[in-house]
Amino acid sequence: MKVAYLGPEGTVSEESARYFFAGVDCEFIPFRFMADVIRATSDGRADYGVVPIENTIDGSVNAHVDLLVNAADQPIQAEWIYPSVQNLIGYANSDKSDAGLSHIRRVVSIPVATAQCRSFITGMLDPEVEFEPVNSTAEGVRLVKERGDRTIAAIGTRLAAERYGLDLLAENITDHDNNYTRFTLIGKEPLPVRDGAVYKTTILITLPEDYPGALHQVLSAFAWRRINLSRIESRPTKKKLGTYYFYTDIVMSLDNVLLRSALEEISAIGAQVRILGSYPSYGYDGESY
Ligand SMILES: O=C(O)C(=O)C[C@]1(C(=O)O)C=C[C@@H](O)C=C1
Repeated sequence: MKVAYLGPEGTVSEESARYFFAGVDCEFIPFRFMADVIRATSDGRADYGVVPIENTIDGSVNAHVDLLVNAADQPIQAEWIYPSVQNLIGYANSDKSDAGLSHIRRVVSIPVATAQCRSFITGMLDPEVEFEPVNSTAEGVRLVKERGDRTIAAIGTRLAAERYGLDLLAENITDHDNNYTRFTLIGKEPLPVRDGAVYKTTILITLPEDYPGALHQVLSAFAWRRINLSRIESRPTKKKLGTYYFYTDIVMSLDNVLLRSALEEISAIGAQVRILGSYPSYGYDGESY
């Protein structure tokens, strides 16, 4: 089984994919951009693609949600939670009289990871430190190694520090200990369902038109059936300013007639519904989903 993830080697996505597929015979294939992960999953170079979509500290990973919605043509087949443990990685200060981080002038990382470590950056690094955005945490670590510059550090995983042979300058630097990322897996085929799964269905709702109470009317179809929504997020349709779709996670399988009737009701009032997947969702080590 081939699993595409955002590379290069050592990203949180790789750690997370190896955790999810532990014990399964898989080939993990890194891609430079998330758009490539999605493309590879469409054109058969990979069976599954790993797409991180939400983080405890920074919220929705909008660029990835938009790709799921606009570029992916395979459904979501699973979801799981994985801790994003970030570290400051680079070359330790060779000046033994200064054990601190004062030699760091530039931080390279994917903005989502930088955003998870704001307190550490403002509290522990030079106020004038510069930021350089890259495509992934491991891409930052790889760049620090390639440049061989002691004044540059990356934010990334312990796995990346090991793979690229760099030092952990500071460990576990995220603003909150409980920093988790929600990963979705897209692909053609469903996977065997494991213990502890909660069924979810993700849909996109576009309102019929903008009138008072339109969203309320849509939501009431779920409310009176006591169907639980665990996430609802508005994103621009990108077609016209001020028009949105609602990315909605429902804690119920699409096989459930209750959910089917709610979707029929929503369609009957003119809203458009697109189903992105109905899949098992797993917490991390028995934690909440
Ligand atoms: O850059 C990585 O290591 C990734 O796997 C991507 C990603 C993301 O874009 O959400 C995944 C989880 C991390 O919290 C930060 C970055």
